Amino acid sequence: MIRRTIRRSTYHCCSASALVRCPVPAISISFPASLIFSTTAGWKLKYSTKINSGSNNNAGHPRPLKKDKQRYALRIGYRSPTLNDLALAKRFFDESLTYHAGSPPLHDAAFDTTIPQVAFAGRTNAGKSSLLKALIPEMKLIKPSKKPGFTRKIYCYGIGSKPGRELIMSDLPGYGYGSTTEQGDVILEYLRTAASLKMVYILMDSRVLEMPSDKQVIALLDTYGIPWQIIGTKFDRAKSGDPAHVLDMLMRFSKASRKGAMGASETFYKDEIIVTSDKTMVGINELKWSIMRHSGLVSE
Ligand SMILES: Nc1nc2c(ncn2[C@@H]2O[C@H](COP(=O)(O)OP(=O)(O)OP(=O)(O)O)[C@@H](O)[C@H]2O)c(=O)[nH]1
Ligand SMILES: [Mg+2]
Repeated sequence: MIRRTIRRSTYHCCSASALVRCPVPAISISFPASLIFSTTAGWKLKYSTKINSGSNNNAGHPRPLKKDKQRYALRIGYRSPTLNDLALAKRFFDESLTYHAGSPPLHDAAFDTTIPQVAFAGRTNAGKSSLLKALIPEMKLIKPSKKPGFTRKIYCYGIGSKPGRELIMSDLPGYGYGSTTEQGDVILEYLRTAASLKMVYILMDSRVLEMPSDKQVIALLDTYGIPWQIIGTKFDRAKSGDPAHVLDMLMRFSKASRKGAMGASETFYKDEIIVTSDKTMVGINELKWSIMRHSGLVSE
C-alpha cells in the first residue's frame, strides 16, 4: 500500500493518452513505435495477431505439478487450495448476495469504498464479461458478446453483505480493437483512485496468448503499484488442449513481465496462473478461491 501511494504521487498520469506521452521511462521505453497507430487513443493499441510462443530458454522455468495440471492452475510461492478450500470458495459465491455496486465514473462508490476490490482487464473479446458471468451467473446485468468492445463502461459487482465477508469485482471495458480513448480515461481514473483495489486480473485468450498491448497495461499497473495476475480464458478452445502447456506459456510471459519490474535479479516472487473456461467451467473454483485470497477473505 505504501509502495502504491508513493508511486501514484510520483508518476501522476492524467489521461489515457498518458500511455503515449507519460514521462515514466518504464512505460515510454516499452512502447515500440509500431504499436501506436492513433495519436489520441492511448487505450487503443495496435497489435499483431502473431502467436507468441514465449522464450525458448527452459532453464529454471517451473514445470506444472501433476496436481496443478488437474486443477488448471500453476502457483509459485502460494499454497495450492485443498478441496475443502475450493468447496468453501464455491459456497461463498453460491450463497452470497450479489448486486450492482456502480459504474464509475457515474457512481463514485467504487472509488471510495473500503470493500476489497478485484478487477478484470484484458483485450476486447478476451472473455472478461463471460468469466464474471461464470462466477456470478445470477447477475443478469452481465452481458458477454462476440462483438469486440461490447462492454463500454466499468461495471462493479458486489458479492456478500456482512462486513469482512464481502468484495467487489469490476468488469472493465477491453483495450485494443474496438475500444475508445474515453474508456481508457475512465479506466485509468478507476485504477488511480480505487484505493481498495487488491488485484487486476489480466485475461488472455488461451488461443492467442500474449499481445504487446498486454505488456503495456502490465507496465502501467507496475507504475501504479497495483498487483496483477494473468488468467487464461477460453481454455476449451486452446489449440493444445493441454492445461500444462497453456499454463507454461502464460507463466513464461508473466515471469518475463515481472522481471522488468523486479530488475535483472531473480528475486523470489509469488505468482499464480489459472486457465478457465465458461463452457466447461474449468478453473472457475480455483479463480473463486484466488479472488477470496487476494481480497483477504481467506488466508494464504
Ligand atoms: N468457447 C469459449 N468462448 C468464450 C469463453 N469466454 C468467452 N467466450 C466468448 O468470447 C466472446 C467474447 O466474450 P466477452 O465475455 O463478451 O468478452 P469481453 O472480454 O467482455 O469483451 P469486451 O466487452 O468487448 O471487452 C463471446 O462470444 C463469448 O461467448 C470461453 O471460456 N469459451
Ligand atoms: Mg465485456
